Amino acid sequence: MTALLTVEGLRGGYVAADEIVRGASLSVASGEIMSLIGPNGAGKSTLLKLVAGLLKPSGGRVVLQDAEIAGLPATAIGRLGLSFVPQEHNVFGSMTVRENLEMGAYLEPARVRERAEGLFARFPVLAQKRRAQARTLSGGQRQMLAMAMALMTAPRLLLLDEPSAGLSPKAAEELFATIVDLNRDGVTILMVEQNAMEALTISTRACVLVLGQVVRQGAASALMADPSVRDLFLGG
Ligand SMILES: Nc1ncnc2c1ncn2[C@@H]1O[C@H](COP(=O)(O)OP(=O)(O)OP(=O)(O)O)[C@@H](O)[C@H]1O
Repeated sequence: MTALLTVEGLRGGYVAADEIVRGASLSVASGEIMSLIGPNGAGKSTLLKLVAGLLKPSGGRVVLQDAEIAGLPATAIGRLGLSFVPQEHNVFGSMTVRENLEMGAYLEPARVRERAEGLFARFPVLAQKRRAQARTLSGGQRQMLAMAMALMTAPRLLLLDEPSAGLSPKAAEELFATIVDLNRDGVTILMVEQNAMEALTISTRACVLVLGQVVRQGAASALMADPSVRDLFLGG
């Protein structure tokens, strides 16, 4: 399969003097679900932010299909087909569900109606609550809304930062099922997850980030079967 995203020797962090991501390399093939796992503080969220343009890399390459995107502003990266769902503060609580979707369509405001109707068909629970303020949604519904907002730009690649964080097991299960559905419809996914076992179960491939570097990359099934990965990240 051809690579949709290639990250090579990526470096960066929050302040110039303190690199969190220290030469990370990975690739995500078109059509796959890739999980990024690793210990707390390894730099997983930071890597996603560097790729999405929310932080400026201090070195390395990020290529989305054929375009070099490292250092571009997040809006330019969005126009090239990448959407990012941050872990927190990912919806506007005092706005309605429908207004949140409008915010998600900032790149193509003319397509709000068409895209929102498509997403309401995919997420019936959001359709029911379209006039409710986002802060009244359950945790699982809020994550669905955050994903729906990111999908308003019809991305090719969706980056998800710990989508199941804080959710009940049932809500997390529904969310993972939604991710699989989205992927079946052609959206390539790169996600960071603390629920590593659940994430690997739905992933094609995975990589392990430790101290800002990718130390393992391979088929999700192979990583799940690897005793050292199981001991360290999957609860044995
Ligand atoms: N906004 C920020 N400003 C400064 N440093 C930060 C910021 N966010 C995270 N860090 C630091 O960057 C390092 C890596 O954090 P990051 O969130 O990328 O790790 P992670 O692998 O996603 O782990 P976790 O599961 O704990 O979120 C940590 O030392 C953290 O304290």
